[in-house]
Amino acid sequence: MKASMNILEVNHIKKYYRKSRAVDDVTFQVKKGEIFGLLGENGAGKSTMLSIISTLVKPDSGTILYEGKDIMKDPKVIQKKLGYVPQEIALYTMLSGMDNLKFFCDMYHINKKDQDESINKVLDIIGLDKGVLKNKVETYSGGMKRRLNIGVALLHRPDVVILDEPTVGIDVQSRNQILDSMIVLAKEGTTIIYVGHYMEEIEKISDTICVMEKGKVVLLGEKDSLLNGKSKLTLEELYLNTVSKIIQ
Ligand SMILES: Nc1ncnc2c1ncn2[C@@H]1O[C@H](COP(=O)(O)OP(=O)(O)OP(=O)(O)O)[C@@H](O)[C@H]1O
Repeated sequence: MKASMNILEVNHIKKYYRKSRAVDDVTFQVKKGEIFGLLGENGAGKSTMLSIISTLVKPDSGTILYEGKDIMKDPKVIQKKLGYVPQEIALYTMLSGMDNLKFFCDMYHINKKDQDESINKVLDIIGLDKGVLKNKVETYSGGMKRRLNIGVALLHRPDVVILDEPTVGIDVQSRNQILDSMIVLAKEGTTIIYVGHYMEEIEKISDTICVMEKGKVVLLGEKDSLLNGKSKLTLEELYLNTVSKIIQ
């Protein structure tokens, strides 16, 4: 769904560590119901930026507004609305898939009577068969673990979902399922911030594209206007043009 209202406004965020300027004066806006694709080399500052939006890391300076409210002053304004899918799988592998889903339903304080509905909805989105849910997660393929990891973050029906490289090292079927599920979620009005390494993924699903390099935003705009200019570049060509100029 393309909408025009900004749900998130990131203004001049800086986060410096002793040896690096992880995030160096970053400003961008995310519109409600869009897929915001964030790209960048290793160490560009993407995960740090996501951790700041998720209120897990405090920036040195700058502000972030969620629906117009300052998340640093009141982290709860975004915490309740957010589903965060970290790079690492965060599941209890000795438990079954279903027990993981129920455990996280309890964590999110979802009423017992509503849990089945939440779980069924999530299984539809991530395309996991109910049959496999009785098996321990340790028996799952990498792609199944990833899908369940995403499902867990969707149980409380968040308005914003942040995914940090959710398709690294998984099979093509799971990868396509994840990408398609993000498109479906966005059509339903969920805002998606999707960090990826694979250009073709970002090109396929994003409405807006943001490229970070060495802590800074080096490219930002609506995908259609970025790629359909005079030269009709692919995202890979545009990315390489942009990043090679900065590295030189
Ligand atoms: N807790 C920390 N302490 C010190 N330096 C950090 C910390 N977290 C990140 N950094 C540094 O900040 C920079 C940005 O790291 P970040 O993980 O945000 O990049 P990234 O774009 O997510 O990379 P990747 O794609 O490899 O995950 C790197 O130089 C990293 O070493």
